Amino acid sequence: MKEFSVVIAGGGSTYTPGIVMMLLDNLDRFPIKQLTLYDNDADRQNVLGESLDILLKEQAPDITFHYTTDPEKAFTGADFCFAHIRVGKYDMREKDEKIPLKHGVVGQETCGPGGVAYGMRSIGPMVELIDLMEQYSPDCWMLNYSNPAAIIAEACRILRPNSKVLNICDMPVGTLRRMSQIIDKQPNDLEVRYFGLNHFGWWTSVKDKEGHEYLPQIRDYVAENGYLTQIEVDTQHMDQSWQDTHKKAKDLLAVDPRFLPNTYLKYYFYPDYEVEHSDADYTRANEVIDGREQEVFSTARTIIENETAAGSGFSIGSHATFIVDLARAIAFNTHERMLMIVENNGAIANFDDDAMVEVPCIIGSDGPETLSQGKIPEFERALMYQQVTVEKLAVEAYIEGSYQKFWQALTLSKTVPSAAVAKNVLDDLIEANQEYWPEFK
Ligand SMILES: NC(=O)c1ccc[n+]([C@@H]2O[C@H](COP(=O)([O-])OP(=O)(O)OC[C@H]3O[C@@H](n4cnc5c(N)ncnc54)[C@H](O)[C@@H]3O)[C@@H](O)[C@H]2O)c1
Ligand SMILES: O=P(O)(O)OC[C@H]1O[C@H](O[C@H]2[C@H](O)[C@@H](O)[C@@H](O)O[C@@H]2CO)[C@H](O)[C@@H](O)[C@@H]1O
Ligand SMILES: [Mn+2]
Repeated sequence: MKEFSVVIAGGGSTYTPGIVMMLLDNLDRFPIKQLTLYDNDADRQNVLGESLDILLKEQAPDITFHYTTDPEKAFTGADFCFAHIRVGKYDMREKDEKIPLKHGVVGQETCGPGGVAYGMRSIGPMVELIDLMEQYSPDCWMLNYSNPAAIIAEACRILRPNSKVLNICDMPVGTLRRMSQIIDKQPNDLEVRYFGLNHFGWWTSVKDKEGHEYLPQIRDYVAENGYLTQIEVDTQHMDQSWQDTHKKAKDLLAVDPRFLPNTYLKYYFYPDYEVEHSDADYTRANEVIDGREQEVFSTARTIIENETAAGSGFSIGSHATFIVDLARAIAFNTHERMLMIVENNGAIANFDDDAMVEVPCIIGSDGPETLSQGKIPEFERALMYQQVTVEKLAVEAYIEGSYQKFWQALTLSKTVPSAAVAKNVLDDLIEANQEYWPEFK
C-alpha cells in the first residue's frame, strides 16, 4: 500500500497528540512514512513535538518525524495537510466568549459575534496556509477542521476557489455516535440524510444498511433526554457544559419534532437561556484551559521528563477517525459517505447555489460529490438563509474592510437583539482584535 507524508498544521493544538495516536492506530488503513508538525508558535509546539518524538521512536520507529515552524520544511513533499489552527489561541477565544456576554449576548467560539470575530482573525492566516501548501506541494490536499469552519469555507470559496481544501466538522460524527448508542448500533451501521450549514443543521433520516428508519426511535429518546447517553463518549465532552449542551437538544427538538437537531442550534433558538446560564467570568475557554490544555501539556512534560512515553502516554482521539476516513477516501478513492461543508449547487433544491452548506457527500480521489437532499421546509430555510447571510457578510466585510457590512453581519445574527447592541459588541471586539484584524472603515 502507498505510504503518505502528512503535515499537521497547528502542531501545538491540544488535539495533536490524540490525532497522532489515532493515526498510529490506523496505520494498516492509512500508512504513513513521514509526519510533520507545523505551527507558528515554536514554544507551544516544541512541548508536544519533543514528547511525540519520544513516543514515536518507541511506538513507530519507521515513521520519519519532524516538528518545525519553517513552512518549506513542513510542506515540501506533503500529500495531506490536516489543519487545526486556532488563530489567537485560547486568550482570544476567551475574549470572543466574554465580550458578547458582557453585552448580554451569547458568548461562543463559533456562533454569534464570537464566531464572526474568530472568523475575522482566521481568514488571512488560513489563506496564507493554503498558499504555503500549494507553493511547496502543489498536489497536497488540505483537510481543514480549523474553526470557524463555516466562515473559513465561505472565504475559501471566494478567495481560493480552485484549491484542494476540504472543510469538515466532527460534530455530526460525534452526535451520530451518540445516536448509535441510543439504538444499540455502531455508527458504521448507519447512513444519514442531513441538511444545514456548519454548526446549524438537522438530520432527516438515520437508517441502517437494510433501510430500516431509526429516526422515530431516536426522536423519542431525544425528546426525553436530549443526546445525553449513559456511556462515556469521550473525556472532554463529559465536562458539565457539554453535558448541558447534549441535554438541551431536547428543547431544540421540541421546536420542530420532524428532524433531529444539531446541538449548536441552541445558541439561535434559546439565546436568552444561554446568556442566563453562562458565567461571564468563566466560559468554555476557561474550562478548556483548566481541563484539556492542562492535561495534554502536563502529559507531554511528563514524557519529556521521563524520556519515555511508557506508562504516561496520550490517549487516542477516537472522534478523529473521520480524518483518516476522509484522507483514505481521497487517497484510495473509497467513495466514503460523509457530511462535508461544500458549495450547495442544488444539493438542497430550494436553497442558494452559492451557499456553503453541510450535506452528505460521496468522497473519492477528485473530492466530494454532493448527495441531493431535496427541498427543505420554510422554517429551516429561513433560519439558514439568515445565518448564511451573516457568514457571507462577514467574509465580504473582511475583503472590503467594511465596518458597515461587519455591523450588518452582527445585526443580522439571530443571537443579537438589536443594531445598537451589535454596534457596542463590534466596537469592543475591534478594540480587542487590533493585533489580528484589518482596519474596518
Ligand atoms: N471542525 C471541528 O469539528 C473541530 C473539532 C475540534 C477542534 N476544531 C478546531 O481545531 C482548532 C484547534 O483547537 P485547539 O482547541 O486544540 O486549539 P489550540 O490553541 O490548542 O491549538 C491551535 C494551534 O494553532 C496554532 N496556530 C495559530 N495560528 C497559526 C498559523 N497561522 N499557522 C500555524 N499554526 C497556527 C497555535 O499556535 C496553536 O498551537 C480550533 O480551530 C478548533 O476550533 C475543530
Ligand atoms: O469546547 P471544545 O474546545 O472542547 O470543543 C469545541 C469543538 O466542539 C465540537 O467538536 C466536538 C464534538 O462535538 C464531540 O462530539 C467530540 O467528538 O469532540 C469534538 C471536539 O472537541 C465542534 O464540532 C468543533 O467545531 C468545536 O471546535
Ligand atoms: Mn465543528
